[in-house]
Amino acid sequence: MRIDIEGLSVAYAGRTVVAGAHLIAAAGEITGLVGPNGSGKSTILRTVYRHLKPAAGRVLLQGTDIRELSPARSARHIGALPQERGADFELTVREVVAMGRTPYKRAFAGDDAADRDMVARALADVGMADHSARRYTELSGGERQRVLLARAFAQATDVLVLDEPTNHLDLRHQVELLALLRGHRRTTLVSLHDLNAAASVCDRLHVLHEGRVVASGAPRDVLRPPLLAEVFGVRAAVIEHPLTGDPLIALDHRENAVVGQREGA
Ligand SMILES: Nc1ncnc2c1ncn2[C@@H]1O[C@H](COP(=O)(O)OP(=O)(O)OP(=O)(O)O)[C@@H](O)[C@H]1O
Repeated sequence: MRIDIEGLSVAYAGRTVVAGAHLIAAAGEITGLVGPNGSGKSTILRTVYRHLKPAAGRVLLQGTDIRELSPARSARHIGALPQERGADFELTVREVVAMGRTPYKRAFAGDDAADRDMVARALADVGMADHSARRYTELSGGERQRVLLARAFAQATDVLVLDEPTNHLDLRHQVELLALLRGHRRTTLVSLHDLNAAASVCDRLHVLHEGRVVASGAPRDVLRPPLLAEVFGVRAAVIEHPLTGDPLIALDHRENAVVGQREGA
């Protein structure tokens, strides 16, 4: 299933923070949203998983406006890892992941064998199978995040919307998660701060700057030094990754190399 975002504008208390965004997440592809802090990535993702309503424009799931779908129907198609991960569930890890099966159940129905199997598989996918009986509130930030990812995986949706899924994860879990997303081949819309991870895992990128989409395309076409300077305010060379051939952004970390507009500069 594909997602088309058409002319999307979103405002918080009357302040427009996303203005006329057009973007596509093609079926079975990984589409990345990248951009500086506050550029509107989470806001767009929140609109796709229906946490926010557009001020203008629409989000189409395979041609149907998502606002026309019932909450249960859209939850059977779109699973999300929201940026807000603070929920203090008084539940075990297994119970949190089992919440992903709710859209498939009638009221008060229990888990059946297929549900339990999907929950176990999702926990194994994120490397949390050994922690399934622990209380969610006792987990570290990275462990909580992996549990919420497992909840989204257990939801078995065609579309995954992931807000900074690698945030908090150690290097091995970052690599494993990105490999898992590549392996799933679901329609995935993901925000990432790590541009090298985005270059390696995403089929297509949309670059946001001050609430507008300023570039879209394959990572190697989009992540070029002038854009990195203009949008992110950094000086960088883009070279070929010696192991994978993917674009590799080599930042110049010297203070005097910072270019472009910075807040308060
Ligand atoms: N709940 C909110 N109420 C008011 N303004 C908000 C709210 N959430 C975000 N904003 C504002 O909307 C703008 C876009 O924020 P958003 O979280 O979408 O950016 P982002 O690109 O995801 O940033 P980051 O990389 O820091 O996560 C920012 O100016 C932010 O301050």
